[in-house]
Amino acid sequence: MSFLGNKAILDCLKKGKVIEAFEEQRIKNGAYELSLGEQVFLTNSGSKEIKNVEPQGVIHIEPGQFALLLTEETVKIPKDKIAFISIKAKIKFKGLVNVSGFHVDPDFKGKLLFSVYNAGPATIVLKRGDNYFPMWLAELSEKQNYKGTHINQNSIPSSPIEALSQGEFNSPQALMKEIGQSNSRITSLEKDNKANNYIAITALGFVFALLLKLAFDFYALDKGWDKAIEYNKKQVNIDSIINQRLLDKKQLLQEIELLTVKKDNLIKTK
Ligand SMILES: Nc1ccn([C@H]2C[C@H](O)[C@@H](COP(=O)(O)OP(=O)(O)OP(=O)(O)O)O2)c(=O)n1
Repeated sequence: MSFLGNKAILDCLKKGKVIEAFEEQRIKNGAYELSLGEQVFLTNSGSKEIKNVEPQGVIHIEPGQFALLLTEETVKIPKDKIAFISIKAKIKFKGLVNVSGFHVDPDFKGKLLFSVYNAGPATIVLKRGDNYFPMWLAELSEKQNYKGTHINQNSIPSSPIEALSQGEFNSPQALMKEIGQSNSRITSLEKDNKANNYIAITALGFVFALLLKLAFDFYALDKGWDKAIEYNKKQVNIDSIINQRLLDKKQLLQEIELLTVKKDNLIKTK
């Protein structure tokens, strides 16, 4: 198998109508450079619809997003040739990854579809009509017919659109932003938690101090009560002694009074 050089590609394009209305200046370094066409599908567009790009219009592929890009040119690969397709390095260096396959079958007719992913850090801007997709042609040892599902592909098929519309594509930058926001939420929750812990520990300390004081007060009250009872007992004891003394004194006074009367009577009788 040999690849076609610039001159052989020109001959092939002229003879085999490989590309209708081809431009000779697009044959470079043994490849024909195909351009971005009218139809694109972007996962970051918000809608699930195919976007129609104006001539010279631009599209924006955001970081972390997929796009389906259809070529402007319709190719018709001869039965005795096979083609290989890629994306130019200057776009790849920005982070655009060619997800889709890289060969075009012999006898295939239609526009070519590129499924790409922006793995770079910035939005990639592409312009309709610009030459992004080199295509190499190689000889086959025999002729082949193409009977595959992509024959006469003139628009973006619905199946890859459905496949890419299953869920959200979050760019690494958007995810990093979300992680950053989550981290700051966690930090503020940790701060709140620390403050709550501090309040809880303070409250616990306060309750403990209160309980300790109550225990002391109760102990003191208990001791005071015992002392009061003791004091009262002593007081009662002293009172009863005093009462006894008073009774004794009263009895003595009565006896003195009786003796005085007796003495007076004795004096009178004398
Ligand atoms: N990036 C690409 C790769 C291929 N094709 C076209 C040209 C190929 O000849 C055709 C079929 O390619 P594959 O055999 O790789 O694809 P499938 O297996 O999906 O299809 P089928 O086998 O039905 O042809 O699709 C395309 O339009 N864009």
